[in-house]
Amino acid sequence: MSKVKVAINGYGTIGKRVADAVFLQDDMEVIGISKTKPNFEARTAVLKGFPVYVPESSMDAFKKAGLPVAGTIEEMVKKADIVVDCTPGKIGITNKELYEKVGVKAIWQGGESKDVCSLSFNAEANYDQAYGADYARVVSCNTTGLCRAIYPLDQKYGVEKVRVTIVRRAGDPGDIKTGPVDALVLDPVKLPSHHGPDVKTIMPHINITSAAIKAPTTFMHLHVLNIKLKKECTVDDIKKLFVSRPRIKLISDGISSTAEIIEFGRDLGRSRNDMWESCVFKDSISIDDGELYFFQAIHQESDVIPENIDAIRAMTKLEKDNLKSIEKTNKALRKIGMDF
Ligand SMILES: NC(=O)C1=CN([C@@H]2O[C@H](COP(=O)(O)OP(=O)(O)OC[C@H]3O[C@@H](n4cnc5c(N)ncnc54)[C@H](OP(=O)(O)O)[C@@H]3O)[C@@H](O)[C@H]2O)C=CC1
Ligand SMILES: O=C(OP(=O)(O)O)[C@H](O)COP(=O)(O)O
Repeated sequence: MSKVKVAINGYGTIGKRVADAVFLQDDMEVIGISKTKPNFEARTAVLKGFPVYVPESSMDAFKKAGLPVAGTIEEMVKKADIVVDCTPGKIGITNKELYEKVGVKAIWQGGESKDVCSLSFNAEANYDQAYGADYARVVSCNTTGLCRAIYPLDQKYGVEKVRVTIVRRAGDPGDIKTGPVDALVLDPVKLPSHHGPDVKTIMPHINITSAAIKAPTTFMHLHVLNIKLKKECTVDDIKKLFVSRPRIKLISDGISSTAEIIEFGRDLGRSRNDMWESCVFKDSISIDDGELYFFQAIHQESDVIPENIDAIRAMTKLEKDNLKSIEKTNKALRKIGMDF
């Protein structure tokens, strides 16, 4: 069977990881990536052997930098079965006209408004809806982490309401422009943050409210969750449920911070210290007055990567069963770092 041809439009934090993850799968291939600036990331793409496509206006700059260009972004899009748009938030929607004109399937990221297309995606919660779809949006990193926890809880015990406070990392480690460096910023001041409404784009029946604060850290986001379930259960039941999920890991062994999780990722030999699983602090799981509480850490740079791979599989009809796709993706990712 021929491999699905994937183009990655935008090769930054998310795009470069999606490219590497597609490269690891045996049923899809990277036919090109796009960059606008001839910087170190463009150089790495060339060194990795990915054909680099650029806007017409960037051709000269790439030539001057001695970076080979395979063609324009439009030419790349025309060669693809599906485009994963990893351009910065709010830029992705401006590419929709091109995708429509060419007639190519497209996946956007969580920085785009939910209105970029009619389908928001999470591999565990609504893979079936994406089967054969032309367009989808993989929800943001925090929303993905919330869906992974809420979906199984809702399936098993029924969720009456979710209240979550999110401590957001201010910027990614390679981001030299974003702050704050010494403040906690209400993000936004007026509740809810976008995360609760975004969860509802996938599970409309969930009663959820979210608040978010930006903190001067780069490693991970941290969620403080409080969930009222419809059926009674014990702390051990929740631990067993989370252990059974393919993209949740219980974190223990003395770890009590996001910094130590990232150090653990380094020790595991994970590519770029990526922790693509939701990291639930095992000993934080508690039940008080009939309500569930726990902390989870979300590695913003990597948790949406496997979701993009599963979205490609669903939309191009490579696999009908979401659990089979999830397992295939997870297995391929284990080639770039130990499981635990
Ligand atoms: N970073 C994160 O933690 C997460 C991000 N997301 C979402 O993923 C999306 C991408 O974010 P992220 O990877 O962080 O962004 P980055 O800024 O790291 O990367 C964006 C990439 O897009 C390229 N680019 C910029 N403008 C254009 C354009 N007009 N056409 C084509 N390419 C362009 C940039 O190339 P160049 O530098 O050459 O201009 C760069 O390679 C956003 O929607 C974001 O909200 C989702 C989850 C987590
Ligand atoms: O998807 C993310 O966060 P979000 O789930 O809070 O929107 C990423 O961390 C990107 O966030 P940014 O908009 O601060 O770059």
